[in-house]
Amino acid sequence: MIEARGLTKRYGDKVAVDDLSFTVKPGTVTGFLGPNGAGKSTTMRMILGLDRPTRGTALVNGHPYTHAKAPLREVGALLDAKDVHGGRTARAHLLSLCQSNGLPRRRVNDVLELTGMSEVAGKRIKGFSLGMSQRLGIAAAMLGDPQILMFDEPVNGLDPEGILWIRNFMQSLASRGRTVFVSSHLMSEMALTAQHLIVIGRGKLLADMSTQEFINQNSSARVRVRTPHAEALLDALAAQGTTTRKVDAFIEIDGLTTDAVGDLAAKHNVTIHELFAQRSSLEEAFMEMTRDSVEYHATVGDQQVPATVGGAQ
Ligand SMILES: Nc1ncnc2c1ncn2[C@@H]1O[C@H](COP(=O)(O)OP(=O)(O)OP(=O)(O)O)[C@@H](O)[C@H]1O
Repeated sequence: MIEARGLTKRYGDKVAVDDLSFTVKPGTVTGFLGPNGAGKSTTMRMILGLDRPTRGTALVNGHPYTHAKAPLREVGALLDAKDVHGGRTARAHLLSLCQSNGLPRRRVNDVLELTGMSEVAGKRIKGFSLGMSQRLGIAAAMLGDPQILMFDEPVNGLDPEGILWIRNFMQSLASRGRTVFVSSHLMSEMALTAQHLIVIGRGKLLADMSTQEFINQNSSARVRVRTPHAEALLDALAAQGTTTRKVDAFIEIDGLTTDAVGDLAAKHNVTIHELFAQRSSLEEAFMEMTRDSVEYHATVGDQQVPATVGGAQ
């Protein structure tokens, strides 16, 4: 279990992480979401004792990670996959980690196999693709067979096969009771991977709830209807003050259920050809929630759009 209590980090005038409190529990993949610059990496670094909090505490299994007797057995972390000695082979890199952390050498073969890296174990790291480097980083994180895994943006820049592999890997770890904490700014990816979300913007906690609750709470319910009697239905909706808009062949209606729209149509003898509820995606819910906390905005035409969530698919 990971616990942040009032975690705060200032860099001069800049508050990178602002009074964050949350708990990451075992048995699920917890997504740590926020636009670029929201404070995800800084938070993860503080949990790992690589940055000192200005205020507050971060606990791993009830104590600061810096107090861990066997750190790699407690937490495995992938922060920056390219931050390794490129001249070494994958096997040599993992062996040196084993030696410096007092882990048995047999773990090297175990994690190479686990991450599908056995065939390239003798190759130098500098020739690795980003996907291979990510796998090696994950292999290193798994060396101590830890109960807690932390991955900072593990799917950034990966091809679909690599993304799928990491997603399945994290889910299988969680299903075997491990704590998996993974940061990302890719909403659609987190919707497929994480059961729980911790969302931050400008260092502040915006949401801490299940992925489904997040979508339910942050996406507005809309109903779409297709009818050959559009004018009659629009009049009936306008008469009760309902907001509507035309979207292609549909009328889109805010704030009513499909039942209410169906009943209203029946009352006015309006034939319905299609009627369905539409919820916005996790992507839209995230954009809505973090709209005011995105650091940098790009301009498209005369509209401001968040520049930092453009990578989301
Ligand atoms: N060493 C530092 N000195 C000064 N400012 C910093 C430092 N490290 C981070 N920051 C600032 O703190 C804020 C949070 O950065 P952080 O890297 O934690 O965000 P992030 O959510 O991980 O973003 P990204 O998705 O871009 O990695 C940013 O405004 C960043 O510029």
